[in-house]
Amino acid sequence: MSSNTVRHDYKVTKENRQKQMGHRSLLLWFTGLSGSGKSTLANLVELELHKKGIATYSLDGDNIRQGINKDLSFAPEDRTENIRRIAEISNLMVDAGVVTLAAFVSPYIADRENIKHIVGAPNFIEIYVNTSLEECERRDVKGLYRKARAGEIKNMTGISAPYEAPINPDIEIKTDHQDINTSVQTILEVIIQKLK
Ligand SMILES: Nc1ncnc2c1ncn2[C@@H]1O[C@H](COP(=O)(O)OS(=O)(=O)O)[C@@H](OP(=O)(O)O)[C@H]1O
Ligand SMILES: Nc1ncnc2c1ncn2[C@@H]1O[C@H](COP(=O)(O)OP(=O)(O)O)[C@@H](O)[C@H]1O
Repeated sequence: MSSNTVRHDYKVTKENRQKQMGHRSLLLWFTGLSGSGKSTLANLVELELHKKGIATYSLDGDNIRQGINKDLSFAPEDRTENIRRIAEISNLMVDAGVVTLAAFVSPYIADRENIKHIVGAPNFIEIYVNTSLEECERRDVKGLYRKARAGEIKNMTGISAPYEAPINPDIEIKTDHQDINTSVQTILEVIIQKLK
């Protein structure tokens, strides 16, 4: 479809922008079940990075699904397209020199591999927010699990749709056993090193 387009080379490069910002840019990708703590952790990590003068931007699941991806459902092929578009947006943000945080269920290994392919492996940090289904259901932040158990929601990840856990994530956070602040510090320690 795009075979007749030609990429232009711009004089201001990603490297120029990173130098001006004073840090490199990365994509921090939070994956996990609904209610696992992705948004909570991404939010707090972004706040700490922002306080350190780092340019950040968070791609929020609800905004994306109510905006650019409002045509997509939770069927497997639509989730794949959801993640592909978010990866392309993330790639632009990273190219702009911004540390980008994205918190999406992103349940399929192949889709997360595709993000890595789109943004480039060195720019992609996979953060697995590993919270048991039992704990997510206990939290039931949005009441979705109750609805899924009652059969009112189809394709609910963990109940009636799969979640393929990362095999070798860059960071794994087990929120069943670790408090929020400790998790934020664990993530920051890894990220700050990589931003230098
Ligand atoms: N069927 C089903 N399965 C999973 N999640 C559901 C579903 N229906 C609605 N929701 C709500 O949508 C949020 C997940 O959207 P994502 O774009 O992150 O999903 S995906 O990556 O395309 O799988 C997810 O947000 P979080 O709770 O923040 O993860 C839910 O609130
Ligand atoms: N250790 C923890 N880490 C992250 N969130 C936790 C933890 N313990 C309890 N929570 C709570 O779990 C909920 C997670 O919700 P949210 O961040 O919206 O998850 P997600 O974005 O994965 O759907 C929040 O209400 C948060 O306060």
